[in-house]
Amino acid sequence: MAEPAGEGTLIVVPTYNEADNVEAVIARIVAAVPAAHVLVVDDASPDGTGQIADRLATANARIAVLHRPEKRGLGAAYLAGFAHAIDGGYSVVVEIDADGSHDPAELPAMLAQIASGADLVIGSRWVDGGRVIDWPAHRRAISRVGNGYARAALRSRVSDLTAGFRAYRTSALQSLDLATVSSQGYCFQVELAWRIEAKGCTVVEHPITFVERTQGRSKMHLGIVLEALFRVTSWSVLMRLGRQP
Ligand SMILES: Nc1nc2c(ncn2[C@@H]2O[C@H](COP(=O)(O)OP(=O)(O)O[C@H]3O[C@H](CO)[C@@H](O)[C@H](O)[C@@H]3O)[C@@H](O)[C@H]2O)c(=O)[nH]1
Repeated sequence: MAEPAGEGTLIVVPTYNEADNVEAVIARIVAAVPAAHVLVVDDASPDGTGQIADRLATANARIAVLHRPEKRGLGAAYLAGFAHAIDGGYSVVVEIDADGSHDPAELPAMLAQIASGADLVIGSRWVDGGRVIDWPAHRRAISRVGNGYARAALRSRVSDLTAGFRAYRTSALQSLDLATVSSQGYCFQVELAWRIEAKGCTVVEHPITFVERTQGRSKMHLGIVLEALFRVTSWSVLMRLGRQP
């Protein structure tokens, strides 16, 4: 008999000020992949997100919360979640935003691709069949231009390197030296996808519809864009000097 969807999977949900979103998103995740475990990584959100997550965890043993003392960026939150997955012996780790932009109903199909041999499945906006709904023109432009630049600079085959909806085979994460992953913001997504691809792992893009959040605010700011520009350019130069990550 086939395993229920999500068995052996840890779904990491980073949160910062997502009080209006976190409960609904977790309910959708649990409905889509009831056998998976969920880890909320909250950076002491001032709006009480962490306390809402604690209440959800009390009601469902498959939900846990990691409280961090302060806001330290998306990359650090995910690294903490990955460490938890590795320590806990999970075979698959999922990344998903807490703001409702990513539809958890895509997860069974993404996990099936891992079961079929993929090491990383990226929920992609910028492949055939992918879409973005309700994003302002400047966000669309930043994502298109940023992804185009990163793809060319890093000689990647991935169209949506910044995508934040993914499933990783845990062994693919372990093949990287995670202690050397240094990106803080959305550049973290670029770094992980590029380094896993460079290892020769199988990376697959699964088309998704990304829907702009209706509650709360994006944490995107100029520093996140500049960090990505600086790091991607540096990696590109190092690569051309023959120094792979
Ligand atoms: N714990 C923690 N969580 C954070 C932090 N910063 C952001 N988050 C959480 O990370 C998720 C994504 O952050 P948003 O700020 O909502 O991202 P976005 O603007 O919608 O960005 C989208 O586009 C990016 C660029 O393409 C993507 O990288 C990102 O995943 C997402 O798809 C949300 O769940 C948010 O609460 C942080 O410092 N700490």
